[in-house]
Amino acid sequence: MDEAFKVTDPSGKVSFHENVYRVSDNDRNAELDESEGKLRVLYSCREIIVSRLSGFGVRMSSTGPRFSPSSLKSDPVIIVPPAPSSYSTPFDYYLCRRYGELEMSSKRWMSAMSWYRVGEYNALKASSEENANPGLDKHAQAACLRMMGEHSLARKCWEDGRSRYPSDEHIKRELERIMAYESPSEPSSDPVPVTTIRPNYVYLSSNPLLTVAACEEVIKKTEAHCLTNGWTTARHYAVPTTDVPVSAIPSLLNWFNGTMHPLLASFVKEAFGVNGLIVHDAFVVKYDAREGSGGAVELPWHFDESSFSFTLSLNSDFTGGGTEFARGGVVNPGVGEMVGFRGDKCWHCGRRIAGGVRYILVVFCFGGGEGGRIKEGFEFVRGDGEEERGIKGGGTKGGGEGGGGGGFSFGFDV
Ligand SMILES: O=C(O)CCC(=O)C(=O)O
Ligand SMILES: [Fe+2]
Repeated sequence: MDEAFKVTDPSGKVSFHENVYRVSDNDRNAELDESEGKLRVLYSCREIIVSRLSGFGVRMSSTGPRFSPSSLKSDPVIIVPPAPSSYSTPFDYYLCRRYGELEMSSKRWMSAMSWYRVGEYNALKASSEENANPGLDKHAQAACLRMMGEHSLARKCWEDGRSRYPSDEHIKRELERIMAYESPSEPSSDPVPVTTIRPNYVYLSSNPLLTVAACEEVIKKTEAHCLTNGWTTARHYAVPTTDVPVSAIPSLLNWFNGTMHPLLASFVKEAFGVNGLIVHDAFVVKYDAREGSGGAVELPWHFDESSFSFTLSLNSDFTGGGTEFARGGVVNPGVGEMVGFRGDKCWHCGRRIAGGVRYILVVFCFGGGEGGRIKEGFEFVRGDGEEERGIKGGGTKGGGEGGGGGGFSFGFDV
């Protein structure tokens, strides 16, 4: 059996035979199926989550410090109970955060938000203690809202967090980012033709979106900025790259908002039929295989914190490289060309470069804004108390659409 899936289960409810996992709960027997790097099953009202530990990671750029893969490694089977109905129930905020974290990595946003809410309350009560960080829990609640497509509520939640916890760096940075990338954007007047790599999941621009000169300019501006400010290497939890955010370079940000953003909006309209895009993060990534550079040469397997992700090739002076998809193979576009894919659904990695330097522009986006959210991306059923049903095996279709409006209540005063 694959070492990565080795699991211990003190409850004795999980048994393993080769790659088939069975969970028995009294007279119930459910099978765990593989779904893009995760194994999960719902049984009774609980769930067992087994992560593929060898390549665990969601490239989250918004939700603060997290439990490291190694902490999961020693305790890989965790049953997350339903959150208490009253957020003021006394609880260890650290445990709440852990539950929130696990639920978030399983895309169970409602449940995650409930746990973070309980965590915030309890962290507030214990705020003199080390690790008690109500701002972090607030920040994570906002991130859950955004993942549900509730962009205005998410923003309100962050703004509320800023006034309650003014020194919180995560909240501050998030609001700066929201302000930097103007959104939502209209598609550009020129359509962007795309080629299908994997229907509904992975697409490639049929023509270069940028000229070689424009790509060189992006690299030049980025390198000039990094000469004095350096590259960042820790912006993304669990799966970091050597990168620099577009928002840190004013001239690049202007260009991005004016030129790139509408092109991305056209791309998702053409490929996924979605109107409008909210940019969550944009950054230039550098892989460097030159002798002694000490640079990163690859990026491990992961999901992105996005509905749609883009990688645009800025140069070609390298060997190897490309974006590899668990289903879809390696895509290594020409200079100025771009691959766009469902970042939250496609298990992917940055393939190792064998020589040279590879620059790409990476963008994480959410779709549409309010009213344009992607039903498929949300795994909970509106308002019937049985949220997040229906994620099983390869399909992650939800039973309903995003919350907000129409009688759905979050039960939180964001
Ligand atoms: O190197 C690549 O093509 C993949 C980059 C990527 O997946 C990311 O930055 O999240
Ligand atoms: Fe990625």
